Amino acid sequence: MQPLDFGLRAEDILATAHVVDLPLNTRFRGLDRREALVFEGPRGWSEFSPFVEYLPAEASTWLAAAIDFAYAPEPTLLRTEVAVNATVPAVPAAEVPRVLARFPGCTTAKVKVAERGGTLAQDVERVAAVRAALGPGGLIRVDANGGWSVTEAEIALEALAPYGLEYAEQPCATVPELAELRTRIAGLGARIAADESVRKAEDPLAVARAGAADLLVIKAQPLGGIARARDIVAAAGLPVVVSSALDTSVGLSMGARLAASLPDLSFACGLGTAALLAADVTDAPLVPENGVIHAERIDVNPDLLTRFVAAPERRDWWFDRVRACLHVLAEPGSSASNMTNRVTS
Ligand SMILES: O=C(O)CCC(=O)c1ccccc1C(=O)O
Ligand SMILES: [Mg+2]
Repeated sequence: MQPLDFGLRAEDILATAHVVDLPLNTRFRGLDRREALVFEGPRGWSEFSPFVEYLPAEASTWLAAAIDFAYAPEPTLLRTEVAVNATVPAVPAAEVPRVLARFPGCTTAKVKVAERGGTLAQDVERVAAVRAALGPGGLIRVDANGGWSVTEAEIALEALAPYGLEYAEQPCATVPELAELRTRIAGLGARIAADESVRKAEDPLAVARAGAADLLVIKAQPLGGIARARDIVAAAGLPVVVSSALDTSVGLSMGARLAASLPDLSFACGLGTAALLAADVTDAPLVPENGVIHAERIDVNPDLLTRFVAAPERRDWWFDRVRACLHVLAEPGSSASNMTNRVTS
């Protein structure tokens, strides 16, 4: 295995890089705009878009993923399209039909709950509105982003049980809490999925090993790219939901191609979020049609890069961030550097 020449790679990345600032059509995760850096490598367009508050130690894994997607060969794809869920931000119940209308054909919806400043009653109303819109045949999953204590989660999942939940994503923040909740609600039949406990953990497999989740949420960018995410899926021995992080269509295409490469894909993917963007970097965004997105690479339209270009100081900030993350990847022994070395292997 040859180590990467990170100095050269920084020039390569920044030579084709564009930083965009895209408006959302629905407030999500406290954001109404999304910044992302896209660049072009020999394999096509790639994206580096950790949230702005992430420090280089965490963001460097996202850069490893972006480099992998720009430079490394891809696995064999087993399908050309993947089913996706509608993503319902923590909106008032009355807004649910408007949000769901952006996800044509999606019969699974993921509903954000436990958001700071919200109440359980609002969460229940939102989930009830989603059930009313989807009908009895739809599947509803909720995502608490670790916002509940074990007892709060127990109370909330009991209150939501009448609406029929496919699973609850990261109901509590830590692996021991998830394990405790899982034993407490065994009678309820609600499954638990781990998201932050996979993508923000030092060891993404610890939650599976602890028996603290029924399934794993797998995100290509935070896990270091398609190849490493595939390794984690194979080692975990649990069903997975491939998801994303409010990426542009370029980042979503990384997730879609990961999903399309997995032998077992029985859950709808959380890859429909281009529908929450009011602008994208391509004329053919990966928005859901008939409940699916296509697992294709994205052709970026240069006019859109110009129209939605970030302010010069934000561009400089992202370019410095790339350099800082490359430094982390270049540190010998950094786990991220081990994963990026496979780019040249
Ligand atoms: O899974 C989805 O439907 C969309 C992705 C999503 O919810 C998300 C997007 C950005 C940041 C965090 C999350 C999350 O799953 O917690
Ligand atoms: Mg989540």
